[in-house]
Amino acid sequence: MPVSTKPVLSTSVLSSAIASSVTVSKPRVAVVLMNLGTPDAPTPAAVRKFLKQFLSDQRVIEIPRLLWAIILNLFVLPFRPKRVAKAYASIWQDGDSPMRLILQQQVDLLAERLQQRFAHVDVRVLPAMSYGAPSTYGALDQIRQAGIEHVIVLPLFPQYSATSTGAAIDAVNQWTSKQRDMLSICVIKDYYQHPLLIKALAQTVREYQQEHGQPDKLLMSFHGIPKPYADKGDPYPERCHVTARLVAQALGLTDEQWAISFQSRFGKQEWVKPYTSDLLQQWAAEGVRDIQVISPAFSADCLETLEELALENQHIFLQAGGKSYHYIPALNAHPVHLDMMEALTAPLIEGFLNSGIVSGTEPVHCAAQTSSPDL
Ligand SMILES: C=CC1=C(C)c2cc3[nH]c(cc4nc(cc5[nH]c(cc1n2)c(C)c5CCC(=O)O)C(CCC(=O)O)=C4C)c(C)c3C=C
Ligand SMILES: [Fe+2]
Ligand SMILES: [Fe+2]
Repeated sequence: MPVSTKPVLSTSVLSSAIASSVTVSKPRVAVVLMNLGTPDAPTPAAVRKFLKQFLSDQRVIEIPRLLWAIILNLFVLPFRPKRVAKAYASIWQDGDSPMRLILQQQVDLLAERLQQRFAHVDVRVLPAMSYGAPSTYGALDQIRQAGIEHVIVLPLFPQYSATSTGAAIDAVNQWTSKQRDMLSICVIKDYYQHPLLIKALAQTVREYQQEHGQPDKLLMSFHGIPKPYADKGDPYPERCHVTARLVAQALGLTDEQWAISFQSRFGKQEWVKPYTSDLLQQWAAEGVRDIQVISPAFSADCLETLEELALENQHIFLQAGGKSYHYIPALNAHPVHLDMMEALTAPLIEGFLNSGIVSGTEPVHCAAQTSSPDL
């Protein structure tokens, strides 16, 4: 029988070759907390830059591109930023946008919890916005540069909408599309009926009422979307209804003691109803005097809650004859909100570890790789 002349690698040679190309360290995982985005400054120029990026996204505005480019550049961007910058200036805190400040607080607190819980794992938590800063590109670049391969993305929109969560994941996918070597990414689509979301919302209402008493009615006002988006299958409004009903149940409210509505309309088309401003006027006309308002679509207070809901809508209700209107802050960095974020992300980290997908043995080249694509 002819004897093979091919060189045969001994086991010891092979294992030393592998050993030289891998590094054994703590397993590494990153969690990215995402929110929508906000301008860099409360100035017309910064708001214009933000709105241009946000409102150019086809997920947000579905009007045919050429027509929308004309409307956006001729009728929206020359006028809206000036007005909206004033609104941003009225809510700006400590030199920054509340949404960005709160996102960073959420990141720091979640990192503390996860690092304590997974002492044997290198867990990083990073903030990212779908539009503006800190960018999704920047967060994923940092993760790559830290040599982390396994990532959990949590868009902080409790109720999925293509216009919010879908757009956030698009931003992640746009980064991936520029990489030769992708990351292992696990996405949490939404959590509109998660028991800890419902518990957190009910608890913040109870805490508020312990201090301020119980109102005639509790209004749960969600950010709206255009009605045609819902008609074409965006599940967002149905999910808002489920969240609202579960919160009302958790609080033991009767149907007369609460209602749902949708705010933040933009543009001329019909949006999902009832509109918050209409309902407030109707209630005032019916003799409802004392109301409290929460906004369970927002994980962090922002322009839409601090200005539109807490001030603008308060004015509408009081002008229409209402006597008392109180906005209950968003979940922000409340410990019960962090409990929920920990409960959503920790099992996925455990899943990565238990499955052996994350081992602490990563190829050396990952740590050195930059994000610049050579595609
Ligand atoms: C067609 C337009 C819009 C859709 C659809 C939309 C969906 C949507 N938005 C949020 C959350 C936020 N939106 C915020 C601001 C904001 N939203 C729109 C328009 C649409 N949103 C505009 C034009 C703006 C900017 C302000 C303005 O010009 O009026 C914010 C606040 C950002 C901040 O800096 O504080 C949030 C948050 C969700 C969750 C959503 C779909 C469910
Ligand atoms: Fe608004
Ligand atoms: Fe919005």
